[in-house]
Amino acid sequence: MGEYKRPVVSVVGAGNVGEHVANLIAIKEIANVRMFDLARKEGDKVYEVVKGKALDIKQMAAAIDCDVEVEGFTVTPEGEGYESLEGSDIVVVTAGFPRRPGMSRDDLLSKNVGIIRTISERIAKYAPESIVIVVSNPVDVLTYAAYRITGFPKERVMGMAGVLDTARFKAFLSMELKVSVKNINAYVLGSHGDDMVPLLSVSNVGGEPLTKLISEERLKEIVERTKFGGGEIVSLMGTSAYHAPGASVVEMVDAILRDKKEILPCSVFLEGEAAEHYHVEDVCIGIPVKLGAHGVEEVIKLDFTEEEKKLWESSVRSVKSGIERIKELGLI
Ligand SMILES: NC(=O)c1ccc[n+]([C@@H]2O[C@H](COP(=O)([O-])OP(=O)(O)OC[C@H]3O[C@@H](n4cnc5c(N)ncnc54)[C@H](O)[C@@H]3O)[C@@H](O)[C@H]2O)c1
Ligand SMILES: O=C(O)C[C@H](O)C(=O)O
Repeated sequence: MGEYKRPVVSVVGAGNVGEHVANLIAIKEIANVRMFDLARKEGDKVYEVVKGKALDIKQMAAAIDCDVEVEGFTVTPEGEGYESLEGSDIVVVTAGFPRRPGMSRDDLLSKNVGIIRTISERIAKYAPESIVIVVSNPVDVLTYAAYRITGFPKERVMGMAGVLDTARFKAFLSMELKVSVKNINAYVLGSHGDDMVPLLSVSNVGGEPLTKLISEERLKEIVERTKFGGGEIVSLMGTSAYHAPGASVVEMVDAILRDKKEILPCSVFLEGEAAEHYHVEDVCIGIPVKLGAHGVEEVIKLDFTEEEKKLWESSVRSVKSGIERIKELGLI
């Protein structure tokens, strides 16, 4: 029998989301984890927090009999210290600023795009065969930046948002209908912002359309709560969510590493037939794709109702305007 080699997932940015991603991967024993983050300076003291977090997660894994390697690496904002990205199968990028109450995700663009630039260059240099999952916000625009800067094929660069937005929609629907989330089939597509598109035409519970189970007015309220689901948590916690985002990333990681061919909504660069089908050009945006060992293995072409088409168009416009902004600023 050949030697089993556990896959490697690198997580760049080991803050709230990054450490939850690392934690869940360790608990599921699906990969060895390498975590990368900046040092924290307090006066003369320099804390290599990421090394401490990695050790803590390794010891947590030992406490529950999980065999994984977890290592931490201190990097600099200028891009030093990334050599250990080498050999990564997947690189998850969660580095950057989260929003605070009163901010939109787009307010993070100018600060986070520079961070994504440096990290994307390092990924291209040290892990040229890896699959990249971008999480940092605004995620669709930063996924586009990572796609352009790494120069990787479109199948190997994707943004996480749709899995999270869909999870929120399913959570609210299950709370409303007192039914298992397992029985809820729903998709939230488009941009990860106020213009996201909950796809009511294909959403159902145990096969019954949502529109038959919930009044129009109540469904509208649930859709609005889903759209502003991230903001609801920011206003409660003063920073953004990390449990559901971390789990959503790991759902994607698992689909890729186990070659599950799972259909999940992800932010991807659309080209050719898929771009024509969705009437888009030069943009990364959330649509259902089949995830497997090669990354994005197929783009699912859904048909929208007239109303969904309008929502989709405004979603595309909002991502496009972010992409134009970073192009005008010469940031990509
Ligand atoms: N796509 C989504 O659905 C989704 C969900 C949740 C959070 N997010 C986004 O993910 C990002 C991280 O959120 P968080 O809550 O983990 O924030 P956080 O502040 O807890 O963690 C961010 C980490 O990035 C590190 N970092 C900053 N600059 C860096 C650099 N140049 N190089 C390496 N590391 C650097 C910080 O030191 C910090 O540890 C934010 O932009 C947030 O908006 C996106
Ligand atoms: O809301 C945020 O700023 C973080 C993330 O995009 C989320 O939806 O939780």
